[in-house]
Amino acid sequence: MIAGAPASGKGTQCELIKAKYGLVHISAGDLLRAEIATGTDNGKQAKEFMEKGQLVPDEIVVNMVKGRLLQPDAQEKGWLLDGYPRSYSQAMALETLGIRPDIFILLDVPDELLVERVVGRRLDPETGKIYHLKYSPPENEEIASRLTQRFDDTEEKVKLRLQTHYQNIESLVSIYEDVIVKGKWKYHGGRCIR
Ligand SMILES: Nc1ncnc2c1ncn2[C@@H]1O[C@H](COP(=O)(O)OP(=O)(O)O)[C@@H](O)[C@H]1O
Repeated sequence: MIAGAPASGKGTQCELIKAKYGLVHISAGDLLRAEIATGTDNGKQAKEFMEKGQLVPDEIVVNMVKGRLLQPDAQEKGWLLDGYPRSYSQAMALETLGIRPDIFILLDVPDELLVERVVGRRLDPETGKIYHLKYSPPENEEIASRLTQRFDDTEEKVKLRLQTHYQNIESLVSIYEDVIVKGKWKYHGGRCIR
């Protein structure tokens, strides 16, 4: 499992871990955005909470993630769960099924950097690649012209998302204390380096 504030680098680390260990990457946020994109009832309800930077209710999220975790590819190759659990009750839903991570990675990045990263973050809808206008700009004009921004990647909304994150993270740390690994980073030009 990997946890961290919005834009703490979960997506980037997940790509590296997935490539190295061949795990199935399951991102709760991506699953929710897929529900929104296909226009399901769950997606419509979820969007209201996501727009406020709040957690989507367990009724929607828990079964969605459980269902994905139990699919054959994740069972066979192992999984890397990103953005779930985000609360005590979500963690307990997995504990009651006997689902525990071998490792719980917690990324720790100062808030000032997070806000700057979120506000400059852009997505290439064609390739799925994430850019940052300042730290990782698009390679050419063609890509630059098609970049999109997540609807919740504004300064106002990231502050709410950060509050939600800090309210919940302590309870997760206590549940996974025995398997936690904290990223210790130095910061350089908006990026984390070892
Ligand atoms: N496990 C979860 N439980 C409830 N809501 C979630 C969960 N994961 C994601 N969300 C919702 O989706 C939004 C975006 O999540 P995510 O893509 O992981 O981005 P970030 O962590 O960068 O905010 C969150 O602000 C929240 O509203």
